[in-house]
Amino acid sequence: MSTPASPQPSPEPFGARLRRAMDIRGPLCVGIDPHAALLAAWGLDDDVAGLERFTRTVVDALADRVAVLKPQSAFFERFGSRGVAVLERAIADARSAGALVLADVKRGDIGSTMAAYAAAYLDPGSPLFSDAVTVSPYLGFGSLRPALDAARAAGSGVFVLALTSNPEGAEVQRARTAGGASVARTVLDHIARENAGAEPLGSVGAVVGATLGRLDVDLAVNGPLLAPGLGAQGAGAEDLPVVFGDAVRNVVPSISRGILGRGPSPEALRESAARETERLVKVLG
Ligand SMILES: O=C(O)c1cc(=O)[nH]c(=O)n1[C@@H]1O[C@H](COP(=O)(O)O)[C@@H](O)[C@H]1O
Repeated sequence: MSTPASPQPSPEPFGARLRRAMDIRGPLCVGIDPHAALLAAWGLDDDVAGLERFTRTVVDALADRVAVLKPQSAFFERFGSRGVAVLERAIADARSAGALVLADVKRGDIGSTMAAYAAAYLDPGSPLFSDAVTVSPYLGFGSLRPALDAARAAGSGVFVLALTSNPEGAEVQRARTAGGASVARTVLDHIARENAGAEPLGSVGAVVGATLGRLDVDLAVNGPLLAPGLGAQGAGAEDLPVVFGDAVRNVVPSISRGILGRGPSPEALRESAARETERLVKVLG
């Protein structure tokens, strides 16, 4: 006779874990983007050994102090399976040092394929399992359902592109749908519905560039707002209240090259992250 399995406790939702991490460590997300130019600037070869040394240095220097680390998958994929192995290791090491890992993979496909992406990044049994992923909604928000469901089950998060930091994004994101709302507004409304009633913060985030200046868009989606574009793309902490208005408390400001360029010294990486955090806390409150 088999004994009934005891119900698994539900994992703590990503939004709650993120809010706590931001309260304790500050809101900064540091992107791990091992550009060839950065490897060269660090005196490393543009090969898997260089990638590994670069990534390990960033994780060792910062994973015990910043709220979020965001490895950009393309920089690992360009080395094939050995690069992906470096990414796997970085995700695991960063998570065990206490950082939340946002895998920047920007996936988006028909629902049945989205389910496979969800199995890769949002199934706790996967070697690439992450606290959150970035996804692209341009096959229709509903196509993201398998990722949204998998994330909820795992206590992970999903960040959906809404208003990206690059100037080319506007032609799609500010276009009007048949109902008259912009594409970005439609995406933001979907995100708000996913997060309805969540406390202290929903687990479905929006990506909104810090570079965009004043927006005539309500960003109250009850979820985190990933704000890339600080540093190398020209935005600064002082731009955040302008772009995000009342939603600024939910902003997760993200910097890659602006901090990575300070390496390879771990102390210099830590100092740079600490300085940015101080600046951001002053502005974001
Ligand atoms: O999803 C992202 O992270 C993202 C969205 C966006 O709108 N703009 C944007 O720059 N990003 C990513 O954020 C990082 C920005 O890097 P830096 O410009 O070096 O700080 C890159 O990994 C981009 O792929």
